[in-house]
Amino acid sequence: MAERPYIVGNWKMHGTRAMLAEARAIDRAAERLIKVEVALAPPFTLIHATRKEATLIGVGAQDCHPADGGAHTGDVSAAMLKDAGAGFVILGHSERRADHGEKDADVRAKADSAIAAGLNVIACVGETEEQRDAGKAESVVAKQLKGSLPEGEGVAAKVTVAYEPVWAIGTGRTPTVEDVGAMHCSIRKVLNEFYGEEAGATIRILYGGSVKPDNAAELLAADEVGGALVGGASLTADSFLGIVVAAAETPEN
Ligand SMILES: O=C(CO)COP(=O)(O)O
Repeated sequence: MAERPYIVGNWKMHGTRAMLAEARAIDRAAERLIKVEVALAPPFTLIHATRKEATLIGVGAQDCHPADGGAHTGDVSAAMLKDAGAGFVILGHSERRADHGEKDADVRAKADSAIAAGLNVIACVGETEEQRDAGKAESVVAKQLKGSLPEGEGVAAKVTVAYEPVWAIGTGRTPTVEDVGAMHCSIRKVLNEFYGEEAGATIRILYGGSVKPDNAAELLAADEVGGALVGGASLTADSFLGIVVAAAETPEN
C-alpha cells in the first residue's frame, strides 16, 4: 500500500476545551512525523476550536444527520461540520448503532450527505462476540459494508473503512494479528467487488479496538491494515503519539 498509514483519534464523548492542549501537542509532533497521516475526531463542541489550534492534522466529526438542514432538533448536518472546519466524519460506529439504532441504510444516507458536502467518510463495521463465536464475523462485516458504503463514480476516493470488532472496543482485548489480517483481506475483497478493483484497492482499512502504544506495531503490521482508529488511547497526546510513532516505524504492508 503506497499511502501513508492513517491514525485517527476518536475522542467519543470526552473533552472540554482543556483537551485542546492535547490537540496542540499532537499537532506539533505531527510536523515531525510526516510518514503518518494523523487526525482527531473530537466532539462537535470542539471541532472548530481544534481546527484552529491544530493546523497540520486532520480534524473530523463522529456523526452527522443525513438531511441538509431543517427541523431536526439537536442534530448537525454535514455542511455544518464542513463549515466548522471538519474534513471528515466517522459514520456507523458501533456505539451509534447500539445507542441510536443506526442501521446500514442510515449510515449510507449519512455518507451520501457527507460526501455531497465535501467531507471524507470513515465507515465503521465490526462483529459482536456472539457473531464471531458463531463463525459469522466475515459475513456480518461483508453485509454491513454492502449496506452502508456510499455508491457512485469517484466516491471510493472519499472513503476509509474502519474494522472495529465490537467486543474489542474499550475492553483491552484484541483479535490475534492473524484474525485481523484475515478480516482485512476479506474486507479488501468486498471493496474490490463493490467499487471495482482499481478503486477498491486504494481504500485504507483501519483497525480499531483497544489499540495502545504497546500493541500498535503488531496490529499495524497485519495484512491490509492501513492505520488505526483509536479511542481511549487518543485522549492524551502521550499515548496517542506512542501509536503514531509505532505507525511511522511500521514497514509498509
Ligand atoms: O471505538 C473505538 C474507536 O472508534 C476504539 O475504542 P478503544 O480504542 O477505546 O477500544
